[in-house]
Amino acid sequence: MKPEDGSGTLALSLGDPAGIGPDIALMAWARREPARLPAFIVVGDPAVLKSRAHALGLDVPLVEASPEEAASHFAAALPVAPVHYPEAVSAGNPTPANGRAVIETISLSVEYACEGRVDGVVTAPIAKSVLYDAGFKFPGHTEYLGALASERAGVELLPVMLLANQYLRVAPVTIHIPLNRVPKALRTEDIVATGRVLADGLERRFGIRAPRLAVSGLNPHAGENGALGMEDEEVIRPAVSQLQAEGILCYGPLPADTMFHEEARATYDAAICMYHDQALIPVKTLGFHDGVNVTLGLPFIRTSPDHGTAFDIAGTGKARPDSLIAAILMAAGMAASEAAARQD
Ligand SMILES: NC(=O)C1=CN([C@@H]2O[C@H](COP(=O)(O)OP(=O)(O)OC[C@H]3O[C@@H](n4cnc5c(N)ncnc54)[C@H](O)[C@@H]3O)[C@@H](O)[C@H]2O)C=CC1
Ligand SMILES: NCC(=O)COP(=O)(O)O
Repeated sequence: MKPEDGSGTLALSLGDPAGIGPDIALMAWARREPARLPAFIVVGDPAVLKSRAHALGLDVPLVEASPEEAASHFAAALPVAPVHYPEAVSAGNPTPANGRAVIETISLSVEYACEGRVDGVVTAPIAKSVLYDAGFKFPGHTEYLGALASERAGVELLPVMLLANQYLRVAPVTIHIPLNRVPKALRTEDIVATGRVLADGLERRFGIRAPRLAVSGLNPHAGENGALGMEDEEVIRPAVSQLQAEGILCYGPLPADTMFHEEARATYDAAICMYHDQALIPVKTLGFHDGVNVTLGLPFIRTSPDHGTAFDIAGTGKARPDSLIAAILMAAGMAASEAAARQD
């Protein structure tokens, strides 16, 4: 099988095993028929899945499999590519002792994707601070996946975070940094680079021809002509001009407080925002349970639910698998549209 033929299977890294990753992976498999899910293979520890299924009262047969075997098992059992955790897993109580194994589930999933053994990677949530305590050097998945992809490609790639649901798509320029570092970290060239990756990704992965981008300001009222801050005029406006000069449909800087209401959203396909919460608050408020986190700019497909590890409800049955299901369906849709584009 050639990679361009597509494998029909996605890899699902299990995330922090003490979080809701195991719960929603099991629940998604249980809903595979009504949700019309493509085959996926969980990359994680089958022992954790087994004990979580027991805790949740779910009857989910597991089968250890290779990515190539996963699709043929999927109707009858949840395929698992085993990565074992050294420390016992207790729902709601994460430990850095399992950090290396958690990271391995991500890197192995990426390896499968880069080798064409799966059509894309879906990641269940990790707890950043737990992984930092385990020596993880990246702020989150997005930056780690960017580093893995850059290493394989031999060139520096820019991973762009995009949160998407039926209401809104938003991409933050700065991602996992403290708020007080944002103004200094914002650079015209990074906004331009984000805009290029976003426009390309919307075309290639979402099938949107000539996407329209709206760019937020940073300060109240986009700086009020400089009276409320200079970044909007000195850093953001030149980026918008540069993107326009490159033929990308783009406008801004816009006051962030008035660019997310319904009529405003109808005027663009995606918004570029200056920092994490400016982007993520509107999209999660409009549709928390169907939001998907996508990384653009990578040579492989990656999606994720928009929520985190939810340690407060892990193992209780309260977690909803909707966002994970949306992430699986979105990854499969992207793989199908890439395959169709290759045949054109
Ligand atoms: N893609 C990823 O790996 C992400 C990881 N995180 C990590 O997750 C950890 C916890 O972050 P929080 O800010 O507490 O956000 P969170 O999304 O884990 O939880 C926020 C609230 O939403 C609820 N919730 C989350 N997912 C739910 C679901 N599927 N069904 C029902 N209720 C749900 C939780 O119970 C909690 O009350 C952090 O360490 C953060 O780094 C956060 C976002 C994404
Ligand atoms: N709030 C979004 C988030 O933290 C997800 O980040 P990543 O782990 O996908 O980079």
